[in-house]
Amino acid sequence: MAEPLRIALAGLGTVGAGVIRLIETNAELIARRAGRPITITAISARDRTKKRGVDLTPYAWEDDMVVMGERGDVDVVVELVGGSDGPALACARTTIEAGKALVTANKAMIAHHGLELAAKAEAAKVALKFEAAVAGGIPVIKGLREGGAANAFERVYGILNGTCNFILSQMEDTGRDFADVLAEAQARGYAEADPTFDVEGIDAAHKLSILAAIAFGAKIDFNSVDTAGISRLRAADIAQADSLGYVIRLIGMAEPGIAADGSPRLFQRVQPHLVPFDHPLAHVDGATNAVVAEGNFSGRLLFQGAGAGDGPTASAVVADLIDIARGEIGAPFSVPVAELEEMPAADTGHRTGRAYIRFIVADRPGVLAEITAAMRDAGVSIESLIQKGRSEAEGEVMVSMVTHEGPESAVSEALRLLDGAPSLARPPLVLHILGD
Ligand SMILES: NC(=O)C1=CN([C@@H]2O[C@H](COP(=O)(O)OP(=O)(O)OC[C@H]3O[C@@H](n4cnc5c(N)ncnc54)[C@H](O)[C@@H]3O)[C@@H](O)[C@H]2O)C=CC1
Ligand SMILES: N[C@@H](CC=O)C(=O)O
Ligand code: NA
Repeated sequence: MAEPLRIALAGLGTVGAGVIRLIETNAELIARRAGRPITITAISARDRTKKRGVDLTPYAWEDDMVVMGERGDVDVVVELVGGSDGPALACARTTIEAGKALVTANKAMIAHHGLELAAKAEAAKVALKFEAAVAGGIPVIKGLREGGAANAFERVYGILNGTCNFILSQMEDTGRDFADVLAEAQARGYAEADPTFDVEGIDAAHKLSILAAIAFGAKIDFNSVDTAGISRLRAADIAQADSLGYVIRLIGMAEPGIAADGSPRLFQRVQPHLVPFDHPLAHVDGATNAVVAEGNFSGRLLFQGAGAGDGPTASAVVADLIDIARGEIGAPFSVPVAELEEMPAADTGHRTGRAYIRFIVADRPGVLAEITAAMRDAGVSIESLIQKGRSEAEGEVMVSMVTHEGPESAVSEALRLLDGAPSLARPPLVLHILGD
């Protein structure tokens, strides 16, 4: 058998320990499929003494992960530290500059610095792979780059954050409290080191921007993702959605478009959506992720599987290593960085759809009239309007409505008209309803 592919692991947390377990458990099968063994040479993390449930004694310890790529006995560095900058980025840069391949699960780093790293990797003719960075164990990057490679993609959307999906589906099924379920997601190793990245939609936005670059041949533009998370949702929204025939899911969606002057545009949004019970994404529960990609010849492709956790994420990392062992380099974003298109953010004014709007209002006469007048003046047509009993704080009630299909700009205008209205106890919440 050929010489082993020698790897160094930077980061030995949930994913790092999972990669060691997987490489040790499936060593023979991996060697057969890769054409050569994959062996771990060196490891590095913050704390050498921490118990990780895996035996680290066979591997050389490096205090400084940044130099691992420069070791003569390392062919590939696997970066599993996290963080868009700091040691992860320094390690990635040094590795590629040393002419070694890099595998990473770090979506924050790829969303912010992926183009720079990919350009460096292309120049050095080394692989840069990040299957684990998007939707964990689901081979969605491979799915788009390889299986779907012949298609022009018209839309890509889905559930891209396991922590949020776990929280929403647990709250929906068991009525458990947000903070309690988040703590469980952290204990299970789903959440980011700073879970704000999960619950505020930032992690999903990182992943969406990477996916959009691959699907549409666009330069990554994380800053243009219109991002909202799940922290403003209340248990009452989930119950209300349920009574209307929907679940709430954090959805990331990207669509290419054309501006009036004919130049390309990209729409990217991460927001909680109402998903109809009969939509496939409504049945995606727990830390599962799902991505729908609409190809012009393939039609709708649905990729579904575990989006977080040690085993699934390790599976994606090691799949990348197997590709490298087989000699596959490829352009990290499917096409060379120099050929990725600049696609500025699309103007969302023309988008249409249905929406759920929730108000917390003062419990006094005339409030509903004020809200409906703003809807009328802005041209929003109301399909249903529900006022809940007096379960809110003293003197406040929850009013929610579902709109008919119409321009998103009309809903924005209605909310602008209501801005500062004394009857609104808190800012309204708008959730788009996922269409077909
Ligand atoms: N946990 C999951 O389900 C998934 C995680 N990822 C990504 O994988 C990467 C690793 O995630 P986890 O294993 O969950 O994180 P973790 O927090 O469990 O592990 C991080 C590891 O990096 C080390 N580390 C952190 N900061 C360091 C520093 N400044 N210097 C030296 N070592 C440092 C820690 O000691 C630890 O060994 C992140 O980029 C994350 O976004 C991607 C997909 C799924
Ligand atoms: N924190 C992330 C981990 C995987 O990317 C998530 O919850 O999806
Ligand atoms: Na993946």
